[in-house]
Amino acid sequence: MSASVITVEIKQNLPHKLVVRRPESGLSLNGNIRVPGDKSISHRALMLGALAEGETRIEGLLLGEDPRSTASCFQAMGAEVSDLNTELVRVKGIGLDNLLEPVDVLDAGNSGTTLRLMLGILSSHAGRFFTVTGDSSLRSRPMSRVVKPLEQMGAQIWGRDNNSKAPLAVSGQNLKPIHYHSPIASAQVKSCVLLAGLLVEGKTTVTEPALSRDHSERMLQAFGAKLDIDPETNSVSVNGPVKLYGQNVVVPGDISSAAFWLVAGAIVSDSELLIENVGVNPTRTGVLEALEMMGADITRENEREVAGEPVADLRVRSSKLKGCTIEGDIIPRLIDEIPILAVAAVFAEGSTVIKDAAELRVKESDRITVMANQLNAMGASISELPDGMQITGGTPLTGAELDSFTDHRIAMSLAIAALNASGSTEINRAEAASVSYPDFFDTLKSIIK
Ligand SMILES: O=C(O)C1=C[C@@H](OP(=O)(O)O)[C@@H](O)[C@H](O)C1
Ligand SMILES: C=C(OP(=O)(O)O)C(=O)O
Repeated sequence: MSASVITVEIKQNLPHKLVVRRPESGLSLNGNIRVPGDKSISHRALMLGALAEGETRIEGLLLGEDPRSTASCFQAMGAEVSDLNTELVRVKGIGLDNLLEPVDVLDAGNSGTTLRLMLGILSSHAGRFFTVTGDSSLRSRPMSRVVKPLEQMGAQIWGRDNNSKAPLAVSGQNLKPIHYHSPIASAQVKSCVLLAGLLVEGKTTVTEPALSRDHSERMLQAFGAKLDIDPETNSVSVNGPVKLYGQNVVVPGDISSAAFWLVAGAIVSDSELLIENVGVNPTRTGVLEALEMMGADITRENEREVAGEPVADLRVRSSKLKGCTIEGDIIPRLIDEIPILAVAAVFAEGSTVIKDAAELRVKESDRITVMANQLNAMGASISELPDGMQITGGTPLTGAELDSFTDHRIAMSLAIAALNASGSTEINRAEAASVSYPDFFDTLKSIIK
């Protein structure tokens, strides 16, 4: 049945239109799925591999567009990265402070993580000049959140809108250590400052208002950096200068990608999915807690630790969901999963409120406005809040013509909503999914029964 339910219409090359036609008899989802490698960990493995001495071997690297952008930026500065399309990717590091001045503009594509983390690295490479840019979405996203602390360290960065928007120019400097109290819980800000601190003489500290994902801390320590971590105050310090040594990295499956299948398996009737090898680092499992609050039937199986990150298989079965409130410190632990959680809420009984998530307005798209408008076009009842959404669940959805707004998480979230909408749904610019999940539509086809 799957071939007739999901079709991707390819007009010349791009954009692609995804068409989901739900049969009148309904559909169910069944099967075992492996999600691609974690995007955050993939970026960090490539970056630390490039800055380390010796070789780093990466198993399970995400082959999405975002990590490809990171790889090409660091290749342009002298790191040797083997063919990304093989099972084991090798990075021949050049050692800290050895990055070459690139002869052209570094292009971070659609990837905020690439640009923000790289700005910390480039700012601390004294005597070299760099220019960085990205696609139209990334050029509209705020960089002041990293430019400000870097300027406090002595960085020289220039760009539009008071040095806050790419394209940006960076003149590498000998930086000084700071204690930065970040106003937002952001792993990109935290990681940027810590990476800038690697070459700095003395102690560079970041304190954040709530704990954000800690992959940088884990991987920096695995590569040989000594960090002081104070969980009481959400503070991390690096004592520079440090040396990094190449490591073997095993990248677990991305829980942010698994989230689409967790919600799909819960909302589509008569379904059961086993999602294998998913990273369940506690700084990333907010989505499991939120779905549990909503009554989803999800179990963790085969829990284990792989190369310093906790991993499990996740089994989900169709469940009757109920609305809940998602707010406060859990938000940074599920920030990228809010679009798909909004889909879960649309099919839940009662009201769901998502608050404290204004960050969603400055992601690849304004994810609050876009999700509210797109799901409402299918008949959902969502009102925008300045920092979230109020969703009244339980109204049946009808297929409609939708758009991803070139945002990968929106494209995939709408495809899952379409599985439970009557009739036919068209999602324009669906190819955006390849930023973090190139095989998403093939996997979707394979589990429709
Ligand atoms: O550090 C990272 O790898 C990421 C941090 C988060 O962004 P913020 O740091 O802006 O919250 C997240 O939304 C992004 O997808 C990846
Ligand atoms: C926000 C995201 O990524 P980035 O900030 O790296 O573009 C994301 O993947 O949802």
